[in-house]
Amino acid sequence: MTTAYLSIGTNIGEREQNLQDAVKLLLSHKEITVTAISSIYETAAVGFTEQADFLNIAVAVETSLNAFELLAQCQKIENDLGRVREFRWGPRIIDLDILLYNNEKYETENLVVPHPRMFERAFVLVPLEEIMTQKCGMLVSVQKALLALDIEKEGVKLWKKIATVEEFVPFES
Ligand SMILES: Nc1ncnc2c1ncn2[C@@H]1O[C@H](COP(=O)(O)OP(=O)(O)OP(=O)(O)O)[C@@H](O)[C@H]1O
Ligand SMILES: Nc1nc2c(c(=O)[nH]1)N=C(CO)CN2
Repeated sequence: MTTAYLSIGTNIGEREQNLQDAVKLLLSHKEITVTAISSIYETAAVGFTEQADFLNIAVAVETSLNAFELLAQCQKIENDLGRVREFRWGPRIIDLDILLYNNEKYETENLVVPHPRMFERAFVLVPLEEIMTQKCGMLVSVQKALLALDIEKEGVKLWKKIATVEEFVPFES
């Protein structure tokens, strides 16, 4: 089973309804469970800015679909909801992007994960941080606290990299 994080956006028509319809279609798939959902954020359009404001959310899903099957399912939902592709970063009824798929990396023509632009987009990161806090709040709290500290000033430096317990304490037969 995999945990994946998706970003969903809309800026045409009944925007809240579009988000509900997309989540409903995710829920109705037998190999997808939605395990967390963010609040809805209204966001100014990024990229091509001469278009209506978006509503954006992030969701976490558990799925037995592989990353390419999950992408195909996201695209099917976009098509089912009547998305017409006009131009890059243009207005859309619905857009579903895969942000993260476990800790895996993909760099193919049709799929790049982590999503290549996610770390520069507040409309992605704000809802994503909300659901990551729901799922592993202490980790996010630790990372936020760490950002506020000056680690080197306190004299903490990496001395030896350890990847696994077995590497540090080898099993002796
Ligand atoms: N992680 C990903 N999630 C969704 N689509 C992806 C991903 N990586 C690559 N793609 C590809 O991107 C193509 C274009 O997708 P789309 O039209 O939704 O782009 P966009 O939303 O306008 O721009 P952006 O990719 O910057 O969000 C899709 O056909 C898909 O194959
Ligand atoms: N605010 C906002 N801007 C965007 C969005 C989006 O979902 N929200 N999606 C885009 C293409 O993926 C381009 N620009």
